[in-house]
Amino acid sequence: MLTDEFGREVTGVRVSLTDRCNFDCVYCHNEGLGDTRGPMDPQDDEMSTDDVVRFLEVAAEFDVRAVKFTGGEPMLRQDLEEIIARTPDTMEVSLTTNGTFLPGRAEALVDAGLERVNVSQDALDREQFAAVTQSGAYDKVLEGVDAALAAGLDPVKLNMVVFQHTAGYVPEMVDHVAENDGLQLQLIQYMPELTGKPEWNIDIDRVHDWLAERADEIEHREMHNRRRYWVGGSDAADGDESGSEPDSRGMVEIVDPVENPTFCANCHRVRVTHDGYLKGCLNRNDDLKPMGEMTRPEIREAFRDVVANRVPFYGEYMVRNGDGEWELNEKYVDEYAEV
Ligand SMILES: Nc1nc2c(ncn2[C@@H]2O[C@H](COP(=O)(O)OP(=O)(O)OP(=O)(O)O)[C@@H](O)[C@H]2O)c(=O)[nH]1
Ligand SMILES: C[S@@+](CC[C@H](N)C(=O)[O-])C[C@H]1O[C@@H](n2cnc3c(N)ncnc32)[C@H](O)[C@@H]1O
Ligand code: SF4
Ligand code: SF4
Repeated sequence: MLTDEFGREVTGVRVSLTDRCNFDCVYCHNEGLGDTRGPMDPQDDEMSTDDVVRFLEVAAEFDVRAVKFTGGEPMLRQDLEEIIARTPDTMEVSLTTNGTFLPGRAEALVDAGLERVNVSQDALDREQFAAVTQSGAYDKVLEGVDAALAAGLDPVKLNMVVFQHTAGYVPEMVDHVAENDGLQLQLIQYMPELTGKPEWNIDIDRVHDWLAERADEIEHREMHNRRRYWVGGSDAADGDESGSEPDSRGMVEIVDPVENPTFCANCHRVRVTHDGYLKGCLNRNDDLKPMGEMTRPEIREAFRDVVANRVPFYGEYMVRNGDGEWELNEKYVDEYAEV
């Protein structure tokens, strides 16, 4: 297993299979790569099936135990089932999707070896959903969640980005997962670093506090030191036994990477862009390494290099100055200037 200079073992890879998408979410960071808008057809710059599999086989040699497929919208790749089937057996395979293509394909993905899925669902309300995703696919997404559950994927995590447009809908989403078996909720702090619009930020600590009051159990996940809250439905919390089952509970995880050195200190993943660049950190584009036509030994070397150059973004790459503001650590200024 490879470990970076900051003692962070690399146990997972996050592979973006395309930067195309059928949605146009107002907040989208596209895994650090900018715009998802553009043609929907397969593009020449995307890694081929063989490229993806070759990279995963090399990563497995370094004891990488998990792969997350993402995008853009990874289900626009018609070879996703083949990629999953050819992923080394030693890796846990998970997928993050907007859910629209799960109906009709969820079962084949499971047959191929998919073990977990996260489906982005920012609201339980058709109009609000349309406003955030700029798509009319609300019903398809709900169908997609059902298809994933029916195919045996358990839990299905719903991803909700918490920002000004959605913050008011958090309580009903929490009830939704508490009252529906098989669902979990991941509340993702809105990340303005790559999208601009800091005015959309909300105070994620208030969400933590609210959940801490409601939860009957709180866990810490090793990855990113994320907190997980186990909560009952609101009827159960009010002592109203006429509603949900008293013992019906749901898990709510908070992903709060923004200005959070603890999150970065517990970051164990390397990324790959849709066009085959290794990338050490979501928030940086100055450490990209192209794999292009590389042979296996060259990919091994590039992977070692990227791990060796990984730097926790908050707390090391960015540090607080005397006024408490985050600024680029002088150590990395030259490197940054070369981009
Ligand atoms: N800054 C930062 N944000 C992350 C990181 N990992 C996840 N996120 C944020 O969380 C979003 C959702 O992540 P998912 O694709 O659902 O996967 P995950 O939650 O990381 O993984 P699992 O919970 O294991 O399924 C990402 O698109 C980011 O916005 C990370 O390493 N750094
Ligand atoms: C870039 S999307 C790619 C996968 C798929 N298209 C989807 O939406 O699930 C991966 C995750 O990033 C989240 N995300 C996108 N932009 C974000 C931002 N600015 N802040 C926080 N999370 C964001 C999305 O909500 C989604 O859960
Ligand atoms: S569905 Fe995913 S990739 Fe597409 S715009 Fe929304 S967040 Fe971005
Ligand atoms: S170092 Fe921090 S910002 Fe960069 S990918 Fe890891 S958790 Fe995200």
